[in-house]
Amino acid sequence: MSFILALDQGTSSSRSIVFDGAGRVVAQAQRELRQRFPQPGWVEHDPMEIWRSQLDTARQALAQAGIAARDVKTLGIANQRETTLLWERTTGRPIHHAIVWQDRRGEPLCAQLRARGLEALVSERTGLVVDSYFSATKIRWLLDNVPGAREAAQRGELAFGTVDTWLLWQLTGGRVHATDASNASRSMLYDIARQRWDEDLLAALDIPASLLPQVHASSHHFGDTDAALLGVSLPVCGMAGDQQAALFGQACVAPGMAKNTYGTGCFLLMHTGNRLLRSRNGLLCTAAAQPGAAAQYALEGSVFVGGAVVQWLRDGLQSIRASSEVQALAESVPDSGGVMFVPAFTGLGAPYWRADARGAILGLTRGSTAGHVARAAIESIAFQSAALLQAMSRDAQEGGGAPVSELRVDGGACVNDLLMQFQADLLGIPVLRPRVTETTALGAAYLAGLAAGVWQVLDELASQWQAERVFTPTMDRDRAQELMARWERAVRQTVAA
Ligand SMILES: Nc1ncnc2c1ncn2[C@@H]1O[C@H](COP(=O)(O)OP(=O)(O)O)[C@@H](O)[C@H]1O
Ligand SMILES: O=P(O)(O)OC[C@H](O)CO
Repeated sequence: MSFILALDQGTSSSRSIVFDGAGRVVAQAQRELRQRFPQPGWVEHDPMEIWRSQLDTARQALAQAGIAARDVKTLGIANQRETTLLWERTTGRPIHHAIVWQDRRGEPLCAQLRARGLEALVSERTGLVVDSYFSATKIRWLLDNVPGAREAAQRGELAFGTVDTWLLWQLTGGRVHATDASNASRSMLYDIARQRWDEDLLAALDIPASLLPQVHASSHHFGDTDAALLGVSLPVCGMAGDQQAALFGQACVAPGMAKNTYGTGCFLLMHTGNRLLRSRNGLLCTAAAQPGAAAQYALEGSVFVGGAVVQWLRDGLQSIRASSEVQALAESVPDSGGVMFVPAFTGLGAPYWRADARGAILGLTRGSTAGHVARAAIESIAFQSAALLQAMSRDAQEGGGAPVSELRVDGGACVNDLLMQFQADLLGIPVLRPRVTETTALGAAYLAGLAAGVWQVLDELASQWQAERVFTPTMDRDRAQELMARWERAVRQTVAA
């Protein structure tokens, strides 16, 4: 029997899952990760805590699986993307905490880049918008603010990595400094068409190329783990950013196939095959996980506050005690009673890109209850995702393709049936929830297993995908359009506020 160990290093936790050759979960372990907020708008992680928590969960998962170490064929990594680390090549010592993707400290530098007219170049080369979300301005901040960092970088003594690269470095005992195309594409320094680091952008940001890892396909023999760590040396044969890994784990590997992950935020990705389809509707163009030599692409839209609105109901408003209670509260009323909730707590992401927007609850009356607010909060997750999917379908159609015809879902909030049904109703297409919702880790396992020979072809993986439940739209299309129009009006009011 062949097993695969997948590491899923996420923003809020490190997880490790052992899968069998049929893509079933055999064992899993999880450890929370401490979030550090040293200043408003800043978010950091301790690099050693990332590594140790990940290693601990890997050991636990292997122990729980109760399988012989030699039966584990390979290891795959999926990771929170963009989060930026710099470390000393000789000692492996990080020179600073990791700067997390949510961290906004690069914004003044982004404003300078925009003022210098670099937006078109960034968009053309990287498929991204100029934003501090991506790694480039985080690297630059470290070089400018950590004493001695720029000089050390110029001497070639420092290494840059996103979390995949950092874990690979640690797993291989400091022998391998590499990343994959899907992670590189989130740096704002990578030319996604030519598939190489971009010299013009490196020069524009004054970042030395000596910092950068080698870029490979996502399914590739990156190196072998130090045998002392897991009791056996495992070949690391898969790495991808978590959202691209989830797209792969959902078997969305053909143009037009899309998935939405409902976690803290929501990440909607549509595969565009080997075609670099540039968005004209406010989405990002990014490298999809790359199983072979050919580049693969996806359109992506991110919602900053998805399931986090439920956390706010719990912690901010204290109207529920646990996230799992939200569905019952929302179902205590037949509809939102005209209440519209725009959870723009940290601005609005795609397709609006309004960093200045702030949250609002609109349409309150004397009859409004906590149930109406909870229902509006749940609906806001679906409204934001629907706006992304509509933009995506427009991009697909303008590019000569078909609109998205079904949506695969995953993430912590996809357990909410009310949310999933409302999503299907708004979109007018089926929403498919898979049996294995650990799609991020599964994607990493698939990528590793393909390179290690556990599976031979993509079709084998696609046939493993099974729906646990299909949510079919039941809402009248006129009603759905009317609701979307009300949502867009609410967004406009939020932006103006
Ligand atoms: N029953 C539920 N209904 C709606 N949202 C939920 C429910 N259960 C959990 N969530 C939300 O799901 C999110 C956690 O999902 P997860 O995929 O673990 O997130 P992440 O990977 O971003 O840490 C939280 O924001 C939580 O509020
Ligand atoms: O760690 P997650 O699952 O919240 O994902 C974070 C994304 O990769 C950020 O781009």
